[in-house]
Amino acid sequence: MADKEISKAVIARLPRYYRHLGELMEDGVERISSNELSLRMKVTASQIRQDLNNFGGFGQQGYGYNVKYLYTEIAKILGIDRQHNLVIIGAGNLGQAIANYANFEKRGFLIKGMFDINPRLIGLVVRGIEIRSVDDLEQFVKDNDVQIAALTIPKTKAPEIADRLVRAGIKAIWNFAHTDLTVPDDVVVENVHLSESLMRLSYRVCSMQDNSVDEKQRQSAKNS
Ligand SMILES: NC(=O)c1ccc[n+]([C@@H]2O[C@H](COP(=O)([O-])OP(=O)(O)OC[C@H]3O[C@@H](n4cnc5c(N)ncnc54)[C@H](O)[C@@H]3O)[C@@H](O)[C@H]2O)c1
Repeated sequence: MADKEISKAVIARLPRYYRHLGELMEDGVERISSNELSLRMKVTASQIRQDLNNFGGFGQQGYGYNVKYLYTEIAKILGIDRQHNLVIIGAGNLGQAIANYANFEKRGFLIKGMFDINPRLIGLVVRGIEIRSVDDLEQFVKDNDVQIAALTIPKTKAPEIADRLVRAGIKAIWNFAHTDLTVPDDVVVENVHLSESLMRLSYRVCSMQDNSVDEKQRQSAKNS
């Protein structure tokens, strides 16, 4: 990987490149130009070239991009060419939904265990993953070389659990609890908030509706 700092915006776009390249590979496409990729992804060709130049380009003049090579290189950049061991804290609706999604494993994220405080859940098995008592969390993290923890617990409980995870040596928190966590610099947090995404959608749908009402009013004023 390049030594220089890669912008968050570029990193945020890489999974989408990866998905499209994966689909191209499934369709048997071996190479693609930045223009073709641009049409497919509805991103400008210059944006694609700029993004991929961050990592040395991977493209060849007059040839375009080798799909498999680019796919493999992006996987390396994203670190999904290796296995990440993961635990889920909070085995309620959301925790179990994540555990039931088998595709994370295809990306190298192996769910090793789930943890909860509810005695009625402890001992149950979800898609082969046992729900354990949160009392066993630290030992399990150490014994199973766990780097990532998904937090699917109420927000009031999240800071305390995050502290425990950090002390146990976790390096990344996938935070679904609706709270901002404070962690040391060597620990990364990725917040996932579906409701924030829904609010952005609400804004877009409302502004579209407002625009169309404005347009109708303009038309009727013109016609009257
Ligand atoms: N970020 C998002 O997009 C999103 C979407 C849905 C829900 N959520 C949030 O995720 C959390 C879980 O939602 P849910 O619908 O699965 O709730 P849920 O009540 O079904 O599950 C929460 C689970 O956490 C367990 N728990 C509570 N305290 C704990 C602790 N200290 N240690 C271990 N386990 C503990 C509970 O026993 C329960 O099983 C909530 O905070 C909710 O607001 C976030």
